[in-house]
Amino acid sequence: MNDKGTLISVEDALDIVLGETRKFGIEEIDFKLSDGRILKEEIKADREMPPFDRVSMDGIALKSTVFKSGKRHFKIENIQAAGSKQLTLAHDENCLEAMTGAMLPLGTDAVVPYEQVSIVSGIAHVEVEDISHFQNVHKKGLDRQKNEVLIAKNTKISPAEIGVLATVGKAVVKVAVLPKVAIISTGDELVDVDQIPAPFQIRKSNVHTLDSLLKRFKLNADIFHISDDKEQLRKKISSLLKAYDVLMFSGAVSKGKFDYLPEILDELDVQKLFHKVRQRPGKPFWFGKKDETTFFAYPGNPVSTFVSCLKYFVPWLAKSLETDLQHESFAILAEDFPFLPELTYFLQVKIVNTEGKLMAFPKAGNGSGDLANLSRNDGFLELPSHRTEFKKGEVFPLIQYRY
Ligand SMILES: Nc1nc2c(c(=O)[nH]1)N[C@H]1C(S)=C(S)[C@@H](COP(=O)(O)OP(=O)(O)OC[C@H]3O[C@@H](n4cnc5c(N)ncnc54)[C@H](O)[C@@H]3O)O[C@H]1N2
Ligand code: MOO
Ligand SMILES: [Mg+2]
Repeated sequence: MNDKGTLISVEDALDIVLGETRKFGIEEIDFKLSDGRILKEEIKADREMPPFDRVSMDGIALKSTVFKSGKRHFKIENIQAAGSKQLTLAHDENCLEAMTGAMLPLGTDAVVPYEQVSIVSGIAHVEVEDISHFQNVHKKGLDRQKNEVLIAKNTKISPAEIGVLATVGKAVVKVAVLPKVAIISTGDELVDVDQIPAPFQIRKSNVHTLDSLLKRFKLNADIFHISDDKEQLRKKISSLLKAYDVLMFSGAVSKGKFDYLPEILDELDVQKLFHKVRQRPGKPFWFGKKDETTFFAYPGNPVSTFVSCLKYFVPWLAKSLETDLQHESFAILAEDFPFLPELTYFLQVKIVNTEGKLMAFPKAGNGSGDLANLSRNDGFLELPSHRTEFKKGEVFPLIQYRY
C-alpha cells in the first residue's frame, strides 16, 4: 500500500503487479487449435527421428562397396516408393530405383541422384567417380532418439511446434488455462462503434483496442460498458468480480467529478495495491485485487490505456502462464529527445531496422489522447524518469506492438 497522492515508480508498480500473478489450471485441447497457447507438458519423440533410414534424393540405391570395386553399370531390379514396404536388393551387383521419403532398401547403403545417372533399357550407368557410405540417406535416429524431449513445457506453441505435435501423434495437448477477462469501459461520452456520436460524444475505442491486444495472446475477453453512475458501477462490478479472474477498466480513475472507480472499488473491498504511477502516459493507473480477482484500471486516455496494458498486463499474463510473451527488446534512439517532467516517459516511436539495428524515430504525437498517433508508430521507447535529455544513439527498452 502506498500513502495517498505519492506516485510510485514504474519499476515498483511492475514489481507489485508481478507479485499478483496466479495459475489458472491446465486443460487439454485439440492440437490443431493450440497455436499461441502455452504448453503444459513435455513433448517427447514417440519414435526415432527419422523413424527409418530415409532416402533423401530421388535416384538409384546401390551397394557402395560394389561401386568402389569399379562397377559402373547396375541392372535395375525394382522401384522403392515412399510409403511402400522396404524392398531388398536381390543381387549385390544390381540396384533399385528409390524415391525421396522411401525406406532405404535392404542390401543398399548409398543413393545416387538421377542427375548423376543415365538409364538405358533398364541399366543405370553411374556417371560420378566417388560414392560414400550413406550418401543421400537421412539416417534413422540422426535427429532425435525415441523418448527424447522435443518441446519443453511452458513453450508458447507456434506453427513449428504444431508440426512436431502432429509428427509424434499428439492429437490432444495439455495447455495453460487462460484467465477469464472482463474489459469494462466507463463514461457517458462514449457511444458504440455503429452509432453516430452527438457533438459531445465519441465512439468507444479503448475496449476494442484492449480486446484485440488480448486476442494476440489467445485471450477472448468479454466487453462491458458502465455509465458514470455510482449505483450502476457498484452493482455491475460486484457481479463481474465474481465471474472473472481479471477486471480491466479504461477510464474514471483520475480526478474528475465522475471518476467514481477508485471510490467504488474501495466500497467493494477491492484492495488498492497502488494508484498513480510516475509515468506518462498512464499516470492515474489503479491496480488492486479482491480474493482471486485482479483489477487493472487504466486511465481513459487511449494511449494511456494502450501502453499500460502492454507494460503491466502482458508481463503479468506471461508470469501467470510461466512463459515469455513479449520478449525483452531494445532500440536505438535515432534523434535527440527532451522530456522534462520527472516521469518515466513511454515515447511513441517508428521503428526502422537498419543493418540489423532497431532505430527508433520519435513521433510523440499530441499527448495520450491522440490515439491516431498510435497508428503512425510501432511501439514505445521507455525513457527513465530521472533524466530530461535523451541523446541520439542511446539504447532504451522497447515495447513493440507492430513488427
Ligand atoms: N486535474 C487533473 N486532471 C487529470 C489528471 C490529473 O492528474 N489532474 N490526469 C490526467 C491524465 S494523466 C489522464 S491519463 C486522464 C485519465 O483520466 P481518467 O482515467 O479519469 O479517464 P476518463 O476521464 O474517464 O477519460 C479520459 C479521456 O479518455 C477518453 N476515454 C475514456 N474511455 C474511453 C474509451 N473506452 N474509448 C475511447 N476514449 C475513452 C475520455 O473520453 C476522455 O477524453 O485524466 C487527466 N486529468
Ligand atoms: O497519464 Mo496520462 O495517461 O499521461 O494522460
Ligand atoms: Mg477522468
